[in-house]
Amino acid sequence: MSDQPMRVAVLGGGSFGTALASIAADNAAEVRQWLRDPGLAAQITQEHRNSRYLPDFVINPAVVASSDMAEVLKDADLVLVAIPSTAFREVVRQARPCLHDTQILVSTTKGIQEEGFKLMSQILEEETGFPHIGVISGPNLAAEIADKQLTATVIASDDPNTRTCVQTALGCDYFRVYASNDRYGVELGGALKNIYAIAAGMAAALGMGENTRSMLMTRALAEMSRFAVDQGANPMTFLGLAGVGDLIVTCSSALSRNYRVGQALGEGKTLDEAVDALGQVAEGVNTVRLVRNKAHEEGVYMPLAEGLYQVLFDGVPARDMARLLMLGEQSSDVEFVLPRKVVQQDRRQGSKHHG
Ligand SMILES: NC(=O)c1ccc[n+]([C@@H]2O[C@H](COP(=O)([O-])OP(=O)(O)OC[C@H]3O[C@@H](n4cnc5c(N)ncnc54)[C@H](O)[C@@H]3O)[C@@H](O)[C@H]2O)c1
Ligand SMILES: O=P(O)(O)OC[C@H](O)CO
Repeated sequence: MSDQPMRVAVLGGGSFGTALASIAADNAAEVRQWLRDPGLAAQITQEHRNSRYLPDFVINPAVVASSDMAEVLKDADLVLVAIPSTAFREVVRQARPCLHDTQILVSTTKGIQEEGFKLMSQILEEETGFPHIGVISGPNLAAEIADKQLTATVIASDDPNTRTCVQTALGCDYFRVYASNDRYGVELGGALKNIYAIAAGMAAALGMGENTRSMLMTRALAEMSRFAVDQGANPMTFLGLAGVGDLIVTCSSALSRNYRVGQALGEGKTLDEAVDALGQVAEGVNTVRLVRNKAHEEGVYMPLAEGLYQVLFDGVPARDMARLLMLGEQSSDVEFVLPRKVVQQDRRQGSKHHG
């Protein structure tokens, strides 16, 4: 290994991009951050603050931010892309002329592109064709990371260099980086959990209790796993930080933007009002639409995603939907133990005997 500090470039000036830039700088990397707004870039470099996205935290003073993408990407060993899914491809295309195939490219974004139902690392791959591609995902509320609360994440890549590089760049005494080679599963888990975070925020605002949240999270995991199997992913990955770990944090905390959108809806705001009041991107709003449509197309049973879709886009009151879901067909607890089909058969046979 060379004695040179690692050079890390972060694309995106939101709260997670900024928190990751600061961790890498805490770890003695040379860090540059790209954002569109030159004023905010100057504030990060000179005042070590990001007043728009992380107003209450001091950023490591070594982070240099700029709106000049070529400057930021020059000689970077590792490039972290922290841009919302709707703008992700556009930004990667903009970056492409400044990138080269020895660099390690990692997405931090938990969303899905509508065309082709693509995850962000697939976009990195398509746009660059480079070999070192990965994904960071896990229970990672940016404000808690910026506060140096003990946190863990997952770097997922089938490329060992990518996994090691990210563990070296970001692993420190308050941020632990676990490795996975299931890039697709880790990335899918991060995108799917946002759906259920909206539902959990909504349930909390409607005064529902901890039993309800617990039921919601557990059934969410069952539903996510069912979808993963349909997509050819390994549902075991959802037992890790990027599945159940992220589901727990995002369904439990008002620091999550998806949870806050749900809360606003539960308080009676319309979807447009809830999204406007947030003023940031809640990926789950888009994801619920895409996943529900995909589930329809493929015949995957996802009652929670379907119910949330109807509340968000068809104007069904959330409380009515909750009641409907409770009265739905009784099902199996863990489908990998007792298949749902068997429960349905048992019921049919039972009703013959009793009727
Ligand atoms: N915030 C968190 O707690 C958190 C934690 C883990 C993962 N993530 C994921 O990481 C991703 C980035 O999150 P974030 O919180 O850093 O930022 P964000 O989603 O709030 O926005 C990221 C940045 O992208 C910029 N941006 C938006 N559209 C753009 C465009 N067309 N061109 C250029 N820049 C554009 C915004 O101005 C902002 O600086 C999210 O998609 C999220 O799923 C977020
Ligand atoms: O603020 P959210 O809802 O995008 O969630 C943030 C992270 O994904 C939590 O791990």
